[in-house]
Amino acid sequence: MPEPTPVIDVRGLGVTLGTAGILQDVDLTVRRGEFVALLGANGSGKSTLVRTLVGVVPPTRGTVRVLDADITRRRGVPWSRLGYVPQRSTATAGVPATVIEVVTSGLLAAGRLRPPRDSRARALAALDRVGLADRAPRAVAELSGGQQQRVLIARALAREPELLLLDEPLAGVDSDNQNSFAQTMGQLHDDGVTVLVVLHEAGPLAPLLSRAVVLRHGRVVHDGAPPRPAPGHDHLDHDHQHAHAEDLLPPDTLGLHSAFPADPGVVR
Ligand SMILES: Nc1ncnc2c1ncn2[C@@H]1O[C@H](COP(=O)(O)OP(=O)(O)OP(=O)(O)O)[C@@H](O)[C@H]1O
Repeated sequence: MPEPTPVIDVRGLGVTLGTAGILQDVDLTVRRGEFVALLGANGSGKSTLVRTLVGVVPPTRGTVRVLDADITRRRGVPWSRLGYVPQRSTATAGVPATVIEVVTSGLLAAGRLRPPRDSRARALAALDRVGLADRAPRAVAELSGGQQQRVLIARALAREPELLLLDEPLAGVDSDNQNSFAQTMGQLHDDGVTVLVVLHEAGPLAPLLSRAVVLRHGRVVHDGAPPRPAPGHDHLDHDHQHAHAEDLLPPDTLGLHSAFPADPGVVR
């Protein structure tokens, strides 16, 4: 049987912003049902890659197909089938809206300001998935950082997306919220949602990861097995279980010890 069309298919992607080359020769294939972590040091190009996938940053070279659509075409990004959670800092700042209003905004389509008829029920169902249905009428600014992050996830989930792109959803989130986030992601994955998530450390998502892609200076330097928990972190008296960023890069990229299993897949 032929392989199904990839959900994300990036070939030879180059992105230049101003005069700076941010991404070079990036290939990325994500297939339906995968749960892929996008890792790398600060400034390695992770956000730029995700922003390219949602049409915010234009490619300079190469091709980018998402859910079989060419995102460089006008209205090419298949928003009705896609959920995107940007980095938290920019997403709800200064917005005098209630929680349910923010989630409902995820149901607005380009060129149409009125949400669909069943939007309230869908927004409440999405809030229920992230455990915040009771906060629906509250001002989003009153919520803690971790809860605001969950509101943004609910906004992406309201569309019932086939593909979820998340940019550092664990950053600045306390461990309780990290664990409930991981639980929600596990359920979504069980429901068949494909996930690409930018992470600094795998944290409670580690057991869900099917693959890790590591960027360094705008290039893919690893595409294969996800990192294992760092030594000592899986001990019972240790209060968390995750891989640290320095453990995520293969030994030949930084000369550091690696948490990758013996067969790390493609190391470039
Ligand atoms: N609009 C822009 N114009 C010029 N350079 C940019 C622009 N946006 C990002 N960059 C640069 O591109 C590089 C990659 O940035 P990007 O945010 O994609 O990295 P990242 O891996 O997501 O980093 P972090 O983990 O810190 O979020 C950085 O050097 C950044 O300064």
